[in-house]
Amino acid sequence: MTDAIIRFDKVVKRFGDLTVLDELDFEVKKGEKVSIIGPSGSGKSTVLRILMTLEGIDGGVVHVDGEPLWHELREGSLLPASEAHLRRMRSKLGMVFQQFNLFPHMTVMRNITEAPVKVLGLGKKEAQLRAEELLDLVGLADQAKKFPHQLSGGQQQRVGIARALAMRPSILLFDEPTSALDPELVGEVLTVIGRLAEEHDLTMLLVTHEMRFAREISDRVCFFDRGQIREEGTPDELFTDPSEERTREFLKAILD
Ligand SMILES: Nc1ncnc2c1ncn2[C@@H]1O[C@H](COP(=O)(O)OP(=O)(O)OP(=O)(O)O)[C@@H](O)[C@H]1O
Repeated sequence: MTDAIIRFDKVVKRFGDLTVLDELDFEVKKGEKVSIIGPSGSGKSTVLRILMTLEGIDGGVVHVDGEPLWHELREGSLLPASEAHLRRMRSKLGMVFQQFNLFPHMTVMRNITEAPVKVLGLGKKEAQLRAEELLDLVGLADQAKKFPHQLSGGQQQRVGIARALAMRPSILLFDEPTSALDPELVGEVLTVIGRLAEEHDLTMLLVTHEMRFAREISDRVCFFDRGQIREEGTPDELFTDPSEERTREFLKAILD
């Protein structure tokens, strides 16, 4: 695949004696919407955290947008990346977290404008205009002055999505974005993510337990198990006619 915007090349990740990613090969094309499903502890979130530069790697190379993420090419050698390289690469990605991770002492507006002003050097007015557009996009145009604790979980997560988008990333990562929500609030968040998937050419990588949603929005679904992709395919292939016994067992357990 030549137009991969994300490429894991034999990536190894260990926590002590535990090998979480075991020479993982994985690619996502520009504009593709990919869901990662799989049992708890299989390394799904670790893939996102490595991309966000929140976790380092122990082997292999991760490429983002044609450049190594955790390495720098200097004088023909692949050397560990400098902080400046990591910062530049990180700006290509945004992440929506399970627990929203909003700044509790800042208003919704400030939560969204903080990074564009501080990191991108955007003027305050411009950052606010951008935030207003994004709040409109996630259906929260009238909530800009509230603090996170004054919002429902679903609203907070929609602010989380607006905040990630405010940095204009080309890749958006979602780490189980609805798993901390009460069931009645899941729909409003999935609707926003679904709309983004439909209307934007963003590359989206989503870790989720919401199988129906993964089926609806994904171009491709990857089944992770023990640090490897055991099976991948279109949603129809994977959900209707999985070829691996392990995938069938997982889907049966989660869908029953
Ligand atoms: N910082 C850490 N230190 C030690 N072990 C960790 C750390 N982060 C993750 N792990 C372990 O690595 C394994 C993979 O974790 P990861 O969060 O990627 O799994 P997951 O597939 O996303 O699981 P879940 O669906 O439960 O979120 C787990 O066994 C986890 O306990």
